[in-house]
Amino acid sequence: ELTVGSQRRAFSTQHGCVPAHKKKTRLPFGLDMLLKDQKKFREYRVLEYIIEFFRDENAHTIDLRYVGQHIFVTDDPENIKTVLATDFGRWSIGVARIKWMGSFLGTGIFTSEGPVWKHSRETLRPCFERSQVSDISLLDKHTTRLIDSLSKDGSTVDLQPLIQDLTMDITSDFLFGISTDSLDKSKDDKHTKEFIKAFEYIMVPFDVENLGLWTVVEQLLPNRKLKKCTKILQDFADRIIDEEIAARKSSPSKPSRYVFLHELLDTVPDRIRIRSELLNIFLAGRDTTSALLSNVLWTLSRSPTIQSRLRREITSHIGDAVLPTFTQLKDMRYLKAIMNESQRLYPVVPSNTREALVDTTLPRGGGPDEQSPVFVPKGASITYHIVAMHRRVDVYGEDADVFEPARWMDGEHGSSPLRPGWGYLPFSGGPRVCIGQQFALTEAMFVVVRMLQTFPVLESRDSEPWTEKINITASNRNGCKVSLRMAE
Ligand code: HEM
Repeated sequence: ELTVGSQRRAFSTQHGCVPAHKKKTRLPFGLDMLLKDQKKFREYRVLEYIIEFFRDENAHTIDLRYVGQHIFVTDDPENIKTVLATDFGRWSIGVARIKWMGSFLGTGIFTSEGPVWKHSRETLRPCFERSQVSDISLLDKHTTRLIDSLSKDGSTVDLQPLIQDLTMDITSDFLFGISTDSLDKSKDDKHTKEFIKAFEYIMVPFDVENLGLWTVVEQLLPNRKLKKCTKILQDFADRIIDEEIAARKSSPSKPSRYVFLHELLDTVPDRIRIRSELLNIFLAGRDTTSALLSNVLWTLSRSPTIQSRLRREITSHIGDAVLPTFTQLKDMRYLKAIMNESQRLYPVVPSNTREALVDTTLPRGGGPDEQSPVFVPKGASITYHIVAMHRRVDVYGEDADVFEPARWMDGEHGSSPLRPGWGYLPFSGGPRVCIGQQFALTEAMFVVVRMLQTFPVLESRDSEPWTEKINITASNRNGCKVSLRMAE
């Protein structure tokens, strides 16, 4: 009878697999790597370390044994494409995400896979259709509140926490039809405050600074505070859902404004499922968009040349005072290039993982030239580092480390147009590609345009380099400190 080992050898030979570059470790179980990682976490240099790691190893796919786990790390677009698209069904998002995140979000699009996920995705997709995510008046209402709350006398303002409030308010308004209104200081709703606090608490364990052994143990123990926060999130959503159901009974005509919850109520009969989906989307959509927006404004404040070119584009496409329309935003090529470039150098989701559900292969990484397939046993995982892939000089050129939006403008940079394909992946790809991409980009572009239209002066008040703060997303630890002035 064939052993697992001999079956695997046969499978591997049949697919022409050759071993990948192996990371040499000095201590057993890769403990030296664990210690180094911990050091980099403490220095806030994990992302830098990841980028250097591929350059130092001089390989794009590396076979690692790390504290009892078998992991392939890669920044190879072909391998990432295989995992996310070509061989989608062979890879899982991992039990940890499903179990742990599912425990407070419930089962929804972000915390499920297989037929349950597919059903979820099919139900939610129509709600994200383009025409429905371009509600400019919703964006305007909250952005105006942000702008009103800013000091305009040139003193230093940290935009980052305010942008976090903004995306919280916009996302809740879009999803629930009721906003958390955290930028409206005249409001003081107990439930909303509790919801915001609870949401922030559930994000804490994802913060790499808290990834010490104690937190790992803590996650396994019953956590009363987490339970309490989960209940607050659920109650908040339930209250809104119940109110909407009651409102429908008393007056069946639908309000004209687009609200995600209203659409879901038309198609999903199960109240708990609706709640879970809303919380799933909330988690996926709020911190990501605020990190992107904060990064873009940070960069603009530090690059007068890029900022003035963008100002010229705003003047010629929209005008200096008029509200931009969805179509105008879409046509702003330079603004889109800035968004692209921000996500290239500071991807909000810098790395991700998947687990092999079956014995399988990666198309590249085997042998010294890395051109042969690699065998991956069932249960092994792949960690793909978008952040390192976005710095590849063979894809982006020798100036890959430089912030240069013009590289995305055909004919302006380099001899041939940039077409990175799977080498550029800020919103992921394949069947689980980010469903809120259009929403996020419209929101971020709208806010940037309104900020520049309102403030002829936007200057940096921060001399530090971009420094990582990693939880589910990566943002700038130093915030976004700027000085703003309105026209005289
Ligand atoms: C700059 C902003 C954003 C970035 C960089 C981003 C990035 C991503 C990435 C990388 C994934 C794939 C995760 C994985 O497969 O493991 C994803 C999935 C997802 N995103 Fe976004 N996202 C952003 C904004 C949003 C917004 C605004 C929403 C909703 C309002 C949203 C909703 C989702 C959902 C529901 C998924 C799960 C899709 C699925 O698994 O089928 N995202 N996003």
